[in-house]
Amino acid sequence: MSSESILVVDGAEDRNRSLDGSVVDVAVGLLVAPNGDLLLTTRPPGKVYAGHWEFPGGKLEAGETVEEALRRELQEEIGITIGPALLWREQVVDYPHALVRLHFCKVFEWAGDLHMKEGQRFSWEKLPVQCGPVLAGTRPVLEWLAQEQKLQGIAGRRF
Ligand SMILES: Nc1nc2c([nH]c(=O)n2[C@@H]2O[C@H](COP(=O)(O)OP(=O)(O)OP(=O)(O)O)[C@@H](O)[C@H]2O)c(=O)[nH]1
Repeated sequence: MSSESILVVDGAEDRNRSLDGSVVDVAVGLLVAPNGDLLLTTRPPGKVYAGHWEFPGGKLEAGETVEEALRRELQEEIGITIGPALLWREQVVDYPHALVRLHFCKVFEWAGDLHMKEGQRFSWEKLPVQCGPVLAGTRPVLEWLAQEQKLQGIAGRRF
């Protein structure tokens, strides 16, 4: 029995999938610019939820670590080579099309210019983000980031 919380999306309440079954691991990159802006991209045409905004990333291939998968995916999809990927939070999401475990990693360093290789759109965003619609599985991480910013603001304030 797992204690992981599962975010159920799009009328999936009665699916009652088990985490012991096939959960698809997904590496997701939170690219943080020096001014704190975050990179969001749209899901490419032809993919499920095409046009929805998300953080760039993709599924792990056999034998890959989260960091390796993220480095490969971001090279393939947006043309950059990332430095260290710092695992930050995880979230399991139960979609009609799949049960996924999202591994959200913060990335502060990368090389190369952004090049959307799959026809995506991209935007550097401050919180709260102005782009939309945002993919359901991406919304919780935006909340966590906002909470973190708020706490950092409080901690940094002088009384
Ligand atoms: N990249 C990414 N995927 C997310 C996010 N949030 C979220 O729920 N997902 C889900 O994670 C899964 C990622 O799969 P994908 O189809 O993008 O992965 P991929 O690039 O390896 O695709 P492929 O099937 O063409 O090989 C999708 O089910 C997507 O809905 C997010 O912020 N970024």
